[in-house]
Amino acid sequence: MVIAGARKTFITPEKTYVNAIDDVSFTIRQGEFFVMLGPSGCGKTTLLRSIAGLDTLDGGEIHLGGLRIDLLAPHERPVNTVFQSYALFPHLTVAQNIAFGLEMERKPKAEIARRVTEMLDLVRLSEMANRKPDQLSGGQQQRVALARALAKQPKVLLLDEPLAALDLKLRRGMQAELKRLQRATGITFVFVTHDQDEALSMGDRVAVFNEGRPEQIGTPEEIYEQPVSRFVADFVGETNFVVAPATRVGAGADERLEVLLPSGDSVYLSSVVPTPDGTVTLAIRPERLTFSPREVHFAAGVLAKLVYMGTDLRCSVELADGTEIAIRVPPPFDVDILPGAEVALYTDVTSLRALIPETQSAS
Ligand SMILES: Nc1ncnc2c1ncn2[C@@H]1O[C@H](COP(=O)(O)OP(=O)(O)OP(=O)(O)O)[C@@H](O)[C@H]1O
Repeated sequence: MVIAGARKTFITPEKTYVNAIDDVSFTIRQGEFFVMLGPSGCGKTTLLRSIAGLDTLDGGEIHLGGLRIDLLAPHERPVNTVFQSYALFPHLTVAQNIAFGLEMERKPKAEIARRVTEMLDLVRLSEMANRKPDQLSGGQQQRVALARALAKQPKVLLLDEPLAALDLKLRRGMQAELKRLQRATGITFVFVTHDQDEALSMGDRVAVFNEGRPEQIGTPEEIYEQPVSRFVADFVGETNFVVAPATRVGAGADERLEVLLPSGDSVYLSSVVPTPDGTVTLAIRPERLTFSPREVHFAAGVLAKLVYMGTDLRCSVELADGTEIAIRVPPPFDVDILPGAEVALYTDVTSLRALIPETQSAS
């Protein structure tokens, strides 16, 4: 699916304009599990609704399999949507709910029966075909909604926070179930969520949205390991940010950025343009810092906090200028580390990322 120059502006009741989708262009590959991730209000639902035809774009085009779909009526588009509210018909059985869309399309009876059986099998609800929705758990109802949407064999399945109403354990189970369904059917899934764990664990690729446009699109690993901006680094996982003096050195292919760390040591990072005031924002993940000597001496400070979390120790180190740096230490834990101790923090040069302040968004 190709989204080209999509725009949508809303006028709020307060008579201000909101660019819900702000000149957005990207491609969703056929058969991929594509996640649109972002904080509340960043435009991901509006884009999903525009693909479904529930909202109309002000500008731009959406193409799917060579067909321009943004001008078609919602029911003419080869897509289907699953919402957070399952919207099942309470008076119909599971099987009847799944059959409903096919009956509306006046498919032959034998084909409907065959497809319903297939779908019940796919979502593992064959035993419950004759139950009504209120005789099912939340997770089972969501599976019926999925079966109903998939029964019509859409080219793309749009999912708008479909797991938000489920409790954490059920949610984890349904995440695996959705991945399985996507692989089994080969249908393109476009999944909207504001939950970064869900996005990283499910997406083949993730688009991180900020203020009406995707700020980065990449595999979960690219998004986590190579965030392009402060917004992405901050929204996806925990990150320490340190403003550090930086100068460009070398020329051409050898051009590097020499960055002065809080420890007083310098590191050379791949070339980015420092700000006019000669600084960059350094980003480093808490789990990439250690108390034991490594390639780079990052900083020295006083251990301010130490919280035992079972799988790791969450520590906070206060630098001389008052900056707090978060660190996660995996087991086995060093019992000699106590709050108040002077500590040195180490890392590897590949764990440091210099972000250009121009691409930083207000967060
Ligand atoms: N019908 C509308 N009228 C006015 N403003 C709207 C309307 N629908 C959405 N908006 C605004 O457009 C922006 C994007 O909204 P959208 O629902 O797409 O965001 P979202 O990222 O999906 O957020 P959420 O996760 O909270 O649903 C928001 O600022 C929202 O307030």
